[in-house]
Amino acid sequence: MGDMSSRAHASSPQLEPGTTVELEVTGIAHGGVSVARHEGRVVFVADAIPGERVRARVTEARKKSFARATAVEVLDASPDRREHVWAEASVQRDPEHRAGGAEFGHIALARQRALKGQVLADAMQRFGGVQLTVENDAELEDTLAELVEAAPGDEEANGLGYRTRVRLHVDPETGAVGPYAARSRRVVPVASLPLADERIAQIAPLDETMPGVSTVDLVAPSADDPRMLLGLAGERGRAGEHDAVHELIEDRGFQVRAGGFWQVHREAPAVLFTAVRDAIDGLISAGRFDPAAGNLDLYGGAGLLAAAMAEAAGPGLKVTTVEAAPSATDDAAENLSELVGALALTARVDRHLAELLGAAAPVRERLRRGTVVLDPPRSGAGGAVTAQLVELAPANIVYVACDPVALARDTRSLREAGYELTGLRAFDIFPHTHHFESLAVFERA
Ligand SMILES: C[S@@+](CC[C@H](N)C(=O)[O-])C[C@H]1O[C@@H](n2cnc3c(N)ncnc32)[C@H](O)[C@@H]1O
Repeated sequence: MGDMSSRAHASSPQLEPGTTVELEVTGIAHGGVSVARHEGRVVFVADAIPGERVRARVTEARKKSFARATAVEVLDASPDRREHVWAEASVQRDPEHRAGGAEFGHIALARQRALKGQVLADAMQRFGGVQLTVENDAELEDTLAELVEAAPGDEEANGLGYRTRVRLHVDPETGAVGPYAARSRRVVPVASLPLADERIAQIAPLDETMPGVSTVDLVAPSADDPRMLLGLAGERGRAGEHDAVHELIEDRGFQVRAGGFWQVHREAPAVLFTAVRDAIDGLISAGRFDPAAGNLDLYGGAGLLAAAMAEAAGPGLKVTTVEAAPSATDDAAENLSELVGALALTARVDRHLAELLGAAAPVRERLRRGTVVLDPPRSGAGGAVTAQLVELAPANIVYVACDPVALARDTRSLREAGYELTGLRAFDIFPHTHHFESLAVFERA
């Protein structure tokens, strides 16, 4: 027995952190890593592309069911492999010193979108119980490649220069400024920020040392001067984070806090505004939208999506935005001030829904006729809020999601409660990363 295992060991090294193994990469997983197998065990491989053969360094092997590794050499390259858009994140570098935040930067843009489509379809099938149906496998590939829509201008710019918000970190020992390395908190000095808007690139203190500072947030609002918000070590706030800055979507102005939530891609606010407006337009055409009902914009931030609802439904729309951050609610109130029927509330969504569930029958009836738009943070609405939504039973739910697995889990709950998924779109508003945004429309049966 001992003999056999030592022979097995000699022909195929065990997966120990630090060892290097050759892997056939076959699929894509949620989280920006590819999937390979090593002696039956799943290995999640960073910086590879499905279809490639790579040599990879094992980084984690504690669990029996899976291990993690990072590509260090590409043995058979995919036709979609490109020179990394960020030299400091290249596969040629030692994995520990590769800059994080551009984990798809070595993949052709169209293939990035196809991989994201695959992740969404897999998540919807495994966790949502929804099968994307097409006639045959060849068509499925085309469908997935088209499922995730590019943002305007990204094809021309190769997906670069889009970020209007960037967070850098400061090395507490040396004061050096840079992004974290992938999967660690090591600060990696970089010469450039290729994903950032050029106004951010101009003010980024990449050559400076900043002792005593812990985070450097760079913000380039579309209708205001770019700025830098410094987070001091050991302190929570950042000077200037509550300053109002101005954003423009075509000719419509929005006020947001410099340190508050606003979509990161220059085109993302317009893309999501238009997508939600179109979804509401669809519900109006189907006779399913009641502008006078109890309509809600949950996790509403500065009111972007309530404004999109109003663009479709008209100025008579009744809508309440619910947002936990008081300063964002102030902005929402300002941004929706021309809508007489708009109300901006500061509240946690679960608490506010609990209150609504206890409301009098006529209020509940208005909510039942209403449409809920929700745009939760990465963790999704989650089981508790989804259960509250089901109990509230609005006519329609328009769910904007930045995590496909969280969306898929909530999709299962909604479908089990009698909602039909009638629309699904996805948007590549984070090129060169594994992130993307989805929009799902649910209608109560
Ligand atoms: C993804 S952002 C969406 C904002 C807005 N819809 C937009 O597109 O600009 C999520 C927002 O939810 C807020 N938030 C997070 N957890 C919350 C909760 N439990 N209740 C209410 N708001 C929450 C955050 O402050 C943030 O503004």
